[in-house]
Amino acid sequence: MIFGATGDLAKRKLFPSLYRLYKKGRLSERFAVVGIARRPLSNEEFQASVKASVESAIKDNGELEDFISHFYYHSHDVTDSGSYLALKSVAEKLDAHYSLEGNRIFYLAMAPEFFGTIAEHLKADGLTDVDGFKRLVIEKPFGHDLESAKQLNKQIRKAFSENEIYRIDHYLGKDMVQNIEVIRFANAIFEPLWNNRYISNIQVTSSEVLGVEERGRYYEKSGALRDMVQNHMLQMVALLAMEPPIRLTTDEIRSEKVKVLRAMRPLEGDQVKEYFVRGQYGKGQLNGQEVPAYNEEPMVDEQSNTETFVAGKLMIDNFRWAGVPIYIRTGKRMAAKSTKIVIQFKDIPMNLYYQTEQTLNPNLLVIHIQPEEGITLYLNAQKSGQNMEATPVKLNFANKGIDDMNTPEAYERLLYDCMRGDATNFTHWDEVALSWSFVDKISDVWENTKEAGFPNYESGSMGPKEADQMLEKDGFFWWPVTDLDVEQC
Ligand SMILES: NC(=O)C1=CN([C@@H]2O[C@H](COP(=O)(O)OP(=O)(O)OC[C@H]3O[C@@H](n4cnc5c(N)ncnc54)[C@H](OP(=O)(O)O)[C@@H]3O)[C@@H](O)[C@H]2O)C=CC1
Ligand SMILES: O=C1O[C@H](COP(=O)(O)O)[C@@H](O)[C@H](O)[C@H]1O
Repeated sequence: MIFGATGDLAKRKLFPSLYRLYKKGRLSERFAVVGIARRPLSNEEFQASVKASVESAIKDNGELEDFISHFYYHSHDVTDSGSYLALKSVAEKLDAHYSLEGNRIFYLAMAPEFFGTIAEHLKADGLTDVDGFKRLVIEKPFGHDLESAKQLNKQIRKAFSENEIYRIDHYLGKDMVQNIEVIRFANAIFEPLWNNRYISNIQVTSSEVLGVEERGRYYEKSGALRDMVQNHMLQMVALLAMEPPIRLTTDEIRSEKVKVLRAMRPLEGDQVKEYFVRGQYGKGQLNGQEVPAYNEEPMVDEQSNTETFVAGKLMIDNFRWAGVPIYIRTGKRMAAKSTKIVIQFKDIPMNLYYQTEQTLNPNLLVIHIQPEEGITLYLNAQKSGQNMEATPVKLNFANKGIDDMNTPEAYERLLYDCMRGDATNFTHWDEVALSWSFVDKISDVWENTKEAGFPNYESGSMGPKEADQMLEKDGFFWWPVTDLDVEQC
């Protein structure tokens, strides 16, 4: 059951992803999708909209008629407690028709204020009384801060146990994010070096060219810290910094990620200014076009104090990472769409290949998450014909992405994992709670101090200069994300 089936997420991501699974034979014939939203639609109209959304996302789209015949529509206001029984009866009929053995997935693709109410009604009206499995897939944002997240969790836990809740973080469905674990734990050459003896710093960048688009109302309350850092950025950091799990099971991996989040140095008061930088985009040029400032966007306050850019320095206070800064940065209207992780290794103890005043390039391991997908290892080697001179060289693996960024691939994987009951790439409550408690300290300070300098970075740039200065103070600089493109090598 997809709650919010006429919405943007369902159309752009969920239907195309379900179709791909269907084409790959991963749905079999025994499935039904009930689309739920308020507007009145017939089954045929709903099926036509599913068809249109698949056609606009996927060129090669055979067997569509058969696929859409599994879709049913139920007009239902989720706040109307009287109408869940009708939904139950639809579900029971479809269960019998398709021999579903009582297996149900409830996907909440709706505004977060409805999550708790829906979960409570599903239980109260018996939709969760099934012989098979019942699972709740819940979209972000999971709460607005720790307190509201706790409230929400309490509500949904009345109807679903923790192992039945699948909290979506679509970055965890990205191929190269999942690859972090493999790169680390399947290669003898990296794991021994993956610590403060050999790594000088780590940089995680997720930059976007797009502005806030039509999401001003949501974004004004969220900002980049809640929208990207609390979830996607901290999840990538946890995967980079965790200890090897004893087994590749959901519980073992989650438990290692939780330890990283627990070891993150909490920030208090003035430390926020020292460790974090916020920015808001002004107008500027992007792809030859003049674009407006954030505070000129629809549904955004002219005097907005909301950040569209965050850069931060995280310290993980454990034996492995003591002293290694992990820098993160994310923002809208930046120069390039790029998600990259750069692991910078420490310099060698002595340089034999240049005069002493010159330094060799550090070794870098770059994990390209998107738009290109791959790994580059930057080494120094002697190029043929040169006399004992070290030159930077790159070893490249390009994992050609099939689709563009923010692809339904992530949703396809996550939907499939949920159907199989594999929650590894979903966030556990403990991770959500720890991430909020870290982020809340920062948002408390930011919300209570008006940033006088906003807007403080031009659209089309890589953020405010304070983000560069943060690294300069530590003797580092941000590796430019576009120069590191795997495609250029
Ligand atoms: N869009 C995206 O790319 C992303 C979205 N998300 C998250 O996914 C969720 C959905 O987002 P999105 O699809 O963009 O939202 P939309 O506003 O596009 O869709 C909302 C859906 O909810 C339905 N709806 C609203 N009120 C009710 C109600 N009272 N009863 C029943 N149905 C209702 C609407 O249909 P109707 O008006 O007919 O009732 C519509 O189908 C949000 O939590 C968002 O944060 C997360 C990541 C990316
Ligand atoms: O969750 C979100 O992610 C997108 C960025 O996703 P990506 O896969 O394109 O990197 C971001 O635009 C959006 O604001 C945020 O809610």
